[in-house]
Amino acid sequence: MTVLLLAVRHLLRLAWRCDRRRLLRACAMMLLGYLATPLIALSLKGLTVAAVAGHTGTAAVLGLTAAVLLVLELMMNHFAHLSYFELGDLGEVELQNELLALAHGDPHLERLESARFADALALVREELPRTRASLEAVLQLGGLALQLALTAVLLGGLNPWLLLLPLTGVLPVLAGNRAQRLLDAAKERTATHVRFGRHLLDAATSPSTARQIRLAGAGPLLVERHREAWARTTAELRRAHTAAAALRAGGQLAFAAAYGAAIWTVVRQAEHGTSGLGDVILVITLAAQLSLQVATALGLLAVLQDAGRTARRLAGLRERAPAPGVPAEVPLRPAPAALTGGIRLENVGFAYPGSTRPVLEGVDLDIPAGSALAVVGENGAGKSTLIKLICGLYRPTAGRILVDGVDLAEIDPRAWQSRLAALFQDFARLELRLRDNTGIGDLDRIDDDEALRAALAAADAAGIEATVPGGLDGLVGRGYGDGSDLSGGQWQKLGLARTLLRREPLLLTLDEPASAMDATAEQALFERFARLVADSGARTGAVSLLVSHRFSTVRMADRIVVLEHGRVRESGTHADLVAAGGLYTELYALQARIYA
Ligand SMILES: Nc1ncnc2c1ncn2[C@@H]1O[C@H](COP(=O)(O)OP(=O)(O)OP(=O)(O)O)[C@@H](O)[C@H]1O
Repeated sequence: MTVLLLAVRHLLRLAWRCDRRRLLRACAMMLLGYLATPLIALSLKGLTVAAVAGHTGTAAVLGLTAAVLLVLELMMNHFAHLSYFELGDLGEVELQNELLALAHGDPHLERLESARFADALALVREELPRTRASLEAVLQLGGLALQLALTAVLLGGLNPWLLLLPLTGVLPVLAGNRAQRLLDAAKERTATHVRFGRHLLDAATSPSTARQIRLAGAGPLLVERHREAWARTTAELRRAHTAAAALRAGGQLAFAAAYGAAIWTVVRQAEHGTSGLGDVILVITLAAQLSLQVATALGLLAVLQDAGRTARRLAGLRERAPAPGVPAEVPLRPAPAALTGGIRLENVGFAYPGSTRPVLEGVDLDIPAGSALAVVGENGAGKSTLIKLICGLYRPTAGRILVDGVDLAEIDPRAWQSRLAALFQDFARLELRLRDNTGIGDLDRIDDDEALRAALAAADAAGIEATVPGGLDGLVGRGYGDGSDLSGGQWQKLGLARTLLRREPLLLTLDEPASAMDATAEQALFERFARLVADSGARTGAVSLLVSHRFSTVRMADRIVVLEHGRVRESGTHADLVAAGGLYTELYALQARIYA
């Protein structure tokens, strides 16, 4: 029951917030339509009595009344629908916006990546398109409640035992509740498999991954994995649906027995002369309406139970993801205006949420203000993770990161992130206008054409504007309109332009920034990056972090760190490391041989 109340409160509050006048209008029309139903039964009783008594005039008036009520019953629902149709859409958009804010309400990524949060987010997202149907269900259920109350009064007036008839309607409701709980539990248990199945479908159908899959001939493998994921889901859901159907049928059978008993009671009363023919007609009509009302209520309750679960999940997400602007428990410090000391990592360790496997362990690192650090290591050594930690996207699970001697945990993460210029390996390919795609790097300058063009030029991406019809306001990507698709290298340059739009960064970081670029573009990029780093270093003491597998670029850094299995294996200048003859020398020599 609490789930139902939760759904009613959540939906009415939402509708009230979106458009209270439309909500009140829809309620009024809905109630009028629903009240007409039992009044039709009453008119039919009067009509029968008048006709039997030979009062043709009265019978005609009551017949007309029944017809008007019937029209009212049909029309009011239709007009109410016009009112809440738009209201439901407004509510859905409002909830979508709230979900977006909740998903991004936290500057760290741990919550967003936790399986529980992701599952709840996916389920709520999936249920949002049903907002309109849920709102309709609340209004209809309100109308039905009134209808049932009037029906109960009419039946009780004939014989108090007949009051049991609406009460037996509760049996199918209880059975329906239990059935819904079974279905909900099965849905929760299969949520991860469903998400996995969808991911496989996305991977198989999105143009970027489909290319790789086709070339690798991995289509059948994906189909098999997809089939397995859905087979597991379907088996679990089929079991739950069968149990739920049996429960619902049991409840409805109990009501059918009570319906038969009610008609038998009033027919007996008529035989004994305590009821008239009109009363028999009244009970038959009301009882027939009642069975429809109970069936409708059952359907609506199932819809509302879903909505209640959504409201509960949404409340859980609200609790777990603080909305933007919620003050921190401990007052946070602003980011420094400039770096004087630099960034220091003390015994930093990290394991991803939901995993106990340490990805980084005992990392000690000193990055003096104005210096350039390069991080190298084999795949999976923890290079990108290290950068994400320094960017404050994750918090270390051991040790600490100090910025000019202040623990990064004490600095407002949003303020710190606003002073970072970062290009990640898995940078976002946003299918938006060229202006938005670049301007997202510094939202204050999204309408500053000059600044956008300067950033594009700095990233060697000035040519992109000419290839996109509509220039800065043209659409990039072909997924959502007639935009222009870009090559892998062009996308990467666009990502870089976004990064370079940031003003006065304290940390410049590039994670494999040239993996899709040709050799000339790569050389030009690093020369430009080196100039930018030197410039920012001199002005704000900014430090730079570069992750690259290409040793020819890495050697330009002031210091190089070699990571192995999440630990710092070696560190020093290129000359130091080569002289030491360790892992760096080995990797460097290997690459030099390949390029030679
Ligand atoms: N979001 C995540 N959740 C769980 N584990 C992750 C996540 N991201 C990375 N890992 C794991 O952390 C380890 C280090 O990954 P990371 O991306 O930091 O390595 P890397 O050195 O940058 O590798 P590469 O050179 O291939 O980019 C890997 O074993 C990877 O599987």
